[in-house]
Formats: sequence, C-alpha cells, structure tokens
Amino acid sequence: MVEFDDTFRQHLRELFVWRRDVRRFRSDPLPTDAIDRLIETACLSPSVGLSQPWRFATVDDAARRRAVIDDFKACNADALNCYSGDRAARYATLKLSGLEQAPGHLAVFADKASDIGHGLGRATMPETTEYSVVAAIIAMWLAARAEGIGLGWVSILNPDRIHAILDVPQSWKFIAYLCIGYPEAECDRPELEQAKWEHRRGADEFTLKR
Ligand SMILES: Cc1cc2c(cc1C)N(C[C@H](O)[C@H](O)[C@H](O)COP(=O)(O)O)c1[nH]c(=O)[nH]c(=O)c1N2
Repeated sequence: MVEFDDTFRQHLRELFVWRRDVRRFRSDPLPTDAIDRLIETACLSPSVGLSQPWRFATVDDAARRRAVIDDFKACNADALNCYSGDRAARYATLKLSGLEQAPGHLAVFADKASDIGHGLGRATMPETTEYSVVAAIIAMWLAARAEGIGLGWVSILNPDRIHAILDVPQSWKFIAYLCIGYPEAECDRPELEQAKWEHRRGADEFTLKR
C-alpha cells in the first residue's frame, strides 16, 4: 500500500498554490516526450463509467497554428466589444493567450459517440462526458507544473472553427485549447488577480451549510 506523509501533503498543497494559468512562455522547446507524458498522466483521471472520453490533438502544423491564432484574435476582439468604459480599457490590456510563443499546442476534445463505458452514469447526465475531460485537463495541468512546465487554457475561440481547422472526427466536442511550455516567471497568484481583473475568494463564499 502506498502512503503519503505530511511532507508529501505539504508539497501537494504547494503544487495547488503554485499552479498557474500561463500565458507568457519562454522560447526553449519542451523535451520531445513531454506532451506524451502529460497525456499519459491525464489518462489516469476519473471518467464517467470509465469511458475515458478525452481525445487529444497535438498541433504542430504551422498553418493550423496560424489559423488558431487568427481565430483567437477575432474572438478576442468580439469579446472586447462586450465591455465598455473602464472594464473595456482593462480587458484590452490583458494577455489572454500564449498561442504565439508556446512551443506546445494541444487541443482537447470529448468524444460524445464512444461506446467505452457502455453508457454507465451518462443516461441522466450526458454532460458527464465533458466533465470527465475537464478532470483529465486538471490532472495534466498539475502534472505539468510538478515538472516546471506551464499550461495555459485558451477558450476565447470558436469551437466550430477549431473543429474545421484541426479536421477531427465529427463526434469530438471541443473542450480546450492548451498552450504548453516553460513559463517566463512563477507566481503564487493568478495573473488576472495581479492585473486587478478579479481576485481569488475563499471557500466560505461558495459554501452553503445544510
Ligand atoms: C475553462 C477555463 C477556460 C479558461 C481559463 C480557465 C478555465 C478553467 N483560463 C484561465 C483562467 O483565467 C485562470 O485559471 C484563472 O484566472 C485563475 O488563475 P490560475 O489558473 O490560478 O493561474 C483562461 N485564461 C486565459 O487567459 N484565456 C482563456 O481563454 C482562458 N480560458
């Protein structure tokens, strides 16, 4: 039996505190097997009915990367238009993706048509397929940080466009586009907090006692 001691628990807590959404990457490349190892770790995640609905597409093709970046720019310009006044001015200063610098690009999908798991747990809550994929992404995020690799989640994208750019199977639903690389800096506070966009709140704000 594997036991985890206080030192491990302390380190695990530090891992949670120091995991960041990274948008600023150094240009040095990742080890060739880094993304494969992260995917392997992600596959250890819980999934509804053990369906393992996560699907990954590594994106190395320059033209596809360029198309994703163009889509981000268009979506981000639309997003800016949804704000006005001070909020718009602040939004315009935010860096919301590291797509241009990140050495690794990884798109993550949920396969809505897979028979793996035989439908267990999904009849009343089909969205548990997507929840399972998010669980895998979080595992990957933490595993990356544990080896000094930063990961940034980009959702300011048009899912249909991403689907077309990457030419993946129809049954794959787009969940996340991940930028992966070594971070320029480490911090124990979210970048959006440093930019005074929002601040992290404590658990008591989100908990009802019943
Ligand atoms: C589902 C989802 C989608 C996104 C994000 C996260 C998640 C969970 N985040 C990252 C988000 O801004 C970040 O997690 C919070 O600001 C908290 O910061 P830390 O992750 O603790 O550094 C994110 N960040 C960003 O710059 N551009 C984006 O498009 C997104 N999209």
